[in-house]
Amino acid sequence: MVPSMTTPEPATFSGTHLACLRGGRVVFAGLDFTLASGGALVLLGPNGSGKSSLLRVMAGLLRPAHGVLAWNGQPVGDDPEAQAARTHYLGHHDAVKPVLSVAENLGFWARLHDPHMGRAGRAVDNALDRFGLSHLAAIPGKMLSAGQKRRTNLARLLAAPSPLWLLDEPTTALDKASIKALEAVLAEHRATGGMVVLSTHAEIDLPGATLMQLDDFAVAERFDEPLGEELAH
Ligand SMILES: Nc1ncnc2c1ncn2[C@@H]1O[C@H](COP(=O)(O)OP(=O)(O)OP(=O)(O)O)[C@@H](O)[C@H]1O
Repeated sequence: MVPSMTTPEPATFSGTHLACLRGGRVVFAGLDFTLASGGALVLLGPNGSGKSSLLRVMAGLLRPAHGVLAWNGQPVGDDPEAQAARTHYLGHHDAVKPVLSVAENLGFWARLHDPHMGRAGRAVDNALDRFGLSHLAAIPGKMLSAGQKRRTNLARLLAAPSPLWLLDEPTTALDKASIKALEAVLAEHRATGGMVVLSTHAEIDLPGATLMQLDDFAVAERFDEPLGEELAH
């Protein structure tokens, strides 16, 4: 099972009038979304349409040029630490430490989340099991295949649970069985009140998810302002 989460009450995560500038170019503008507990948002669109950029904005790694992100109606900028604590962001780059074993990698994340050794150990065992990694537990990160590395990275979601999962192309390098395992984990996360935002170019089964086409929010003009400046409106 997906370990219990830290959100006792139903929550909402929303973005209003979001715009993002990268390299002086408006990647998207006028973007709104609302996600409630149990909800899922799937970001679609061609290469360069801004899916990763939006996930990075949601994760607090990139400042929006315009607009507000809010958790339960409160701007997340008011308490960035709380937003970071409730968010799990998995980007393109696998954060697997090469000299640590798979179990040690997950143990590192689990103990950061919960220093209690017993609970952290159980969370690691569960994460290994759900992503079919138990037989690789003692293998160093540097000896993993691309798909095994990706599964180890995804297993962090269970080793150190949080309510909001932001996943950039999580199915990349996964075989069919691993995609099924991920779909099951996502469904359980949502069933226990979690939220998911993910980008994908592949089919993934997320019943009832809202689909967002990022190229619908493209803006044709080019701007010379530095990254992060407020857009004129
Ligand atoms: N570090 C960066 N500096 C400047 N511009 C960037 C940077 N990263 C991305 N961009 C630009 O931002 C735009 C959106 O890129 P982004 O990676 O968000 O798109 P994407 O939809 O996730 O693409 P893909 O499907 O290829 O992963 C692109 O035009 C890209 O060139």
